[in-house]
Amino acid sequence: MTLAPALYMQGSAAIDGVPIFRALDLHVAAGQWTCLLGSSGVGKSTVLKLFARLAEHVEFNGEFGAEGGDLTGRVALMAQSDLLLPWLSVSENVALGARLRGDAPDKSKVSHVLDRVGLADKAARRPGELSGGQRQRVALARTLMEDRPVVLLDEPFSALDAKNRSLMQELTAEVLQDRTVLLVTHDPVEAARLGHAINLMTDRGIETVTPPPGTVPRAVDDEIVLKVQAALLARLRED
Ligand SMILES: Nc1ncnc2c1ncn2[C@@H]1O[C@H](COP(=O)(O)OP(=O)(O)OP(=O)(O)O)[C@@H](O)[C@H]1O
Repeated sequence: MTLAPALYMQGSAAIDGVPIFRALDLHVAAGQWTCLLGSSGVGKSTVLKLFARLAEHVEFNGEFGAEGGDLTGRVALMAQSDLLLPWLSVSENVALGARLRGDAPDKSKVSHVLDRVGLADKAARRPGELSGGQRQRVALARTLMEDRPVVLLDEPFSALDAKNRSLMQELTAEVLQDRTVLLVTHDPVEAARLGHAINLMTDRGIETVTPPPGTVPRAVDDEIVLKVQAALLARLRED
């Protein structure tokens, strides 16, 4: 893996002339987890799509990118919808990146990642035979397969039951250690557990919230984690 860069985005975005966000000034620290929270429709997914160069429909006025280099080929995006190909098996979906690049899939790595997300026994199934939470774990496995220095996660644990959500948060924090991760989430607990930095995106721009101290993932029942998540929830309710 190449060194994980810091990211920046300064500017405004619109679609068909309709403003999405104005005067955004976002910094994402190198090799850390930055959480992005905010009301529905404020433009969080648009930010991720811009960084992933998947926002041709968005008119962006400003600058964004990686500090000290180009982002091309260095980004993995886990989008809100799982984007699994229904005609491929679970393991083929997990290996899709290699397949699209014309590389031979690393079958043992696919098995290992599927095992880590608890789906080793579903490897031969088609996505249509899985539950919503299982599909989300396949999409997570596909993202973790890509050894990219920058990882953009759009509500990656939203469909998971409480147990799997907590397990997948821990797994993802472990696998993506030292990567530059931008995590969009609606869950204040998740932000308090995983964020080295916590940003709220509002109509006024980015507001930062001090995260709890300590390494991530933090314990859910840690007193300061509980306090920060309560403060975050109160802050989100003001918007
Ligand atoms: N393809 C599109 N065409 C027109 N408008 C769009 C399109 N995609 C998104 N939008 C609009 O852009 C705005 C920002 O959308 P975006 O998905 O970035 O918000 P979000 O903060 O991620 O929301 P959520 O939390 O609900 O996922 C919304 O008002 C949405 O309706």
